[in-house]
Order: sequence, then structure tokens, then C-alpha cells
Amino acid sequence: MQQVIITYDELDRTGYRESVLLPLSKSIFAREAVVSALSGNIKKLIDILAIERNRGREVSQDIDILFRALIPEHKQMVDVGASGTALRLLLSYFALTTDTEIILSGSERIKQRPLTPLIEALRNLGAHIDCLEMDGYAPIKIGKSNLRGGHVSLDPGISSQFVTSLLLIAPYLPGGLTIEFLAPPVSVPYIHMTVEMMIYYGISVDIKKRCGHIQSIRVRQGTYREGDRAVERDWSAAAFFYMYEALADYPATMVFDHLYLDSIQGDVVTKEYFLSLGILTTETEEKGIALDKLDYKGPDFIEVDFEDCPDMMPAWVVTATLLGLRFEAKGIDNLKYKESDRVLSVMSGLEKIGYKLTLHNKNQQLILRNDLKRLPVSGPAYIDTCNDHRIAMAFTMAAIKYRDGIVLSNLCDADKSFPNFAKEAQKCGLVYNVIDK
Ligand SMILES: O=C(O)C1=C[C@@H](OP(=O)(O)O)[C@@H](O)[C@H](O)C1
Ligand SMILES: C=C(OP(=O)(O)O)C(=O)O
Repeated sequence: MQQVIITYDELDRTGYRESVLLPLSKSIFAREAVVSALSGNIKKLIDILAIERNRGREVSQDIDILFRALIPEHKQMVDVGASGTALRLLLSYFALTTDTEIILSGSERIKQRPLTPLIEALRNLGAHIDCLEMDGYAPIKIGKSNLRGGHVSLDPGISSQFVTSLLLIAPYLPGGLTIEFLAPPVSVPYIHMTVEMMIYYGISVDIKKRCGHIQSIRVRQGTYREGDRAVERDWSAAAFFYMYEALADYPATMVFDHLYLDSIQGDVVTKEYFLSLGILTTETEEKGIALDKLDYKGPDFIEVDFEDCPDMMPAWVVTATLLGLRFEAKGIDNLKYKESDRVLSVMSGLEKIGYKLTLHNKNQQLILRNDLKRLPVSGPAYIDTCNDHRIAMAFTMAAIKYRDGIVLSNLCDADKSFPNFAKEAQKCGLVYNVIDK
């Protein structure tokens, strides 16, 4: 079997500027997609994707899946691949819109990603939903339903996507909808992104908080108005180039066009999380972002919380470990529900390149700790990506420090969110060579 080994071509790139093409934000696109479909304006999505492709940029699998699922044509089955966002958002969308029945299914992993709180809430609103294999999981059959509005309770403690899914269809329910939260929500910036976009598209949304936590969200009945908000570039993809900047000894300045500090993406905090690893983020005159390495050793010990920015965890943890920083990471309990069990995937990948992190339980919360324990390893490191794009991309960048080469179990994983990733990574000196295993 042929595989690819990734190594690093070390050059002094100080003073060079390297422009990186980031993919569109799939989170923003997903919300745009549902809004466009509900307002009968799918043409807008066609235009966004056509502009992207005309510029020679590939569109990520996740975005393509959402787009195809929402094209108004008769479908009996929708395959969401490995996209949790598509699965959760489409569940409410089809419960509202299908006039026959439709089956939502996808990869083996997607069939393990939880849906129970969302299914229960939708059933309470009158949806006909059957789980075809295991209760609370895809594949799922959604029948023609007459959804009611009013009040519904939801546990948002596993995924904010349950909240986003209900919010986006809420204006189209009779009388609108109030969602009462049974527990504090996770990934809160994604909920704010949804609310902000709904308000932009003309919907009245009120958030009620108690003790700093969202307690309920009220959405009034209405219809999405037209609007031409741009889909921003993806901050979570930028994190892998922050990795380069932090790990390379003499890196070029990385420049991203159409990425903004004034962003509705919660992952804009990447700039703060990587500042603690010595990377300075500035706005360019061309309205982009530039990254520069500071002459800065960083604190001796860092406490970090990923509850608001779960997707950044692999990039930050792999970087901080390779830089030899002691840290304690919390807000990681829900990472077991992602494309892989991300805490375990990161820990096992790091062991392959000689770093032993430990997992602890503190006040019923998982804590991942780096106490600088090393393992004797050498030779190419065979990393199991667990079919997880963020694991594949984080360990590609690890080749900057692990000089015996990184071999990934699947090179195409990155296509889920970042199809041009290998091409862009080569601009940083990452070299891909075919090997015979
Ligand atoms: O709403 C969204 O667009 C997303 C929400 C987050 O998921 P959870 O809310 O499940 O943490 C995030 O990890 C995912 O990549 C995208
Ligand atoms: C968790 C992610 O995505 P999704 O939930 O859409 O599969 C991700 O992109 O890291």
C-alpha cells in the first residue's frame, strides 16, 4: 500500500510573506444554507459556491453536503457523510419541510454522534421521527409532520448544534418558539452566531440569562428577509497555520485574506490562545490578517479552556506540547462526540511522536495535562487520524518539530473542512513524499 510521509524543509523564511487561502466558514455557510432554503433563495448558495469555484478554490465536503441536501428536489435519502453540523441542522429542517418522508444517514462515525435531546424536542413539537438502528442516533426517518410552536425544553449540554437546529426553523413555527434550557449550554459562541445571523435576516430573537448562563431563547414568528452577508473565511482552519508560526524556528509571516478580527466566529479567539504561544495577530491594510512570531518564551504554566472553542483543541494542544509548555486543558468533556474522540486521538498521536499527556478528573470535569513526560521514540510516526480532519491537519504540522516524518492513516481527511490544506501546508515547507509501506 502506498502512503505519504510528511517532512519539513527547514529554511529561514524570516521576512517573507506567505498568503494562505482559507476555506469558507462551514458554520456560517450552514446557517446561510438553512436560511436560504427556508426563504426559497437557494440561488444565493449556488452563487456563493460558483464564485468560490471560479476562483479555483475547492469547496469543503461539509459545505457541499449541506448544499446538495438543501437543493429543492424530491429526495428519499440524504447522506450527510461525517458532518455533525449537517446532521443536526437538517434534522429540524426536514421535520419542518418534508411532505413525504426522508432518511438522514451518513458515515459509521456519524451514526455514533448523539441526537437524543434534539429528537425529543422535535417530537414534543409534533415531529414524526424514527431511529432506524439505535435510539437517539442516525440513521433517522423523518415523516411529514405538522410542527407546533410555543415552548420546548432542551438539554444543550452535549452540543450547541441542537440549539442552532431548532432556532433556525423557529420563525416558521406557528407563534414562534421559546426554547427553555435544561442545563447550561456548551459551545455558546456558536449559539450567538446563529442568533446574530437570524437578527440580521430580520427575525426577532431574545436571549434570557440567569447567573451568566443562557436560560431561554425566544424567537418570534416571521420569515427571513433577503440579505447579502458575506460568508467569512474559516477561523478554525487558520489555527493550523498558527501552528506553523509557533513551531517553525524562522517562519514567514502568514497572511490570510478575508479573515477578520471583527468576526461572528467564536474561533476568532484563536488569536488570544496562540498569543500565549508567542504568535502576534495583526490586521493588514488589505483587510486581512497577518501572523508573526514574537521573541517571547511564554509563561511556565498555562491553564486553557476549550468549552467555547472546541475545534481549536487539537491545534493548540499539539503545538503547546511540542513547544514543551506545561499546561492544563479543560472544557474538553464533549470532544468525545466529535469526528473522533478527540482527546484520545490527540493523546495517542502525541505518544507516537514521544509525548505523554495525562487525563484527570477534577470536580467531575476532564482535565488534560502536560507535565513534560517524554517517551523514547524514533523513525517515522504512523498517526491514526481516526478519519478526523482536525487530527490529520494538526499532526501534519507536527512534522515541523518531529523530524523523522509523520505518516497519516488517511491523507484525504482534511477535505472534510479544508480541501486545499496540503497545497497550503506546502507553502510552509511541509513536504509530502510517497512511500511504500
Ligand atoms: O454550530 C456549529 O457550526 C458548530 C458547533 C460546534 O459543535 P458543538 O456545539 O457540538 O460543540 C463545533 O464543534 C462544530 O464544528 C460547528
Ligand atoms: C466538530 C466538527 O464538525 P461537525 O460537528 O460539523 O462534524 C468540526 O469541524 O470539528
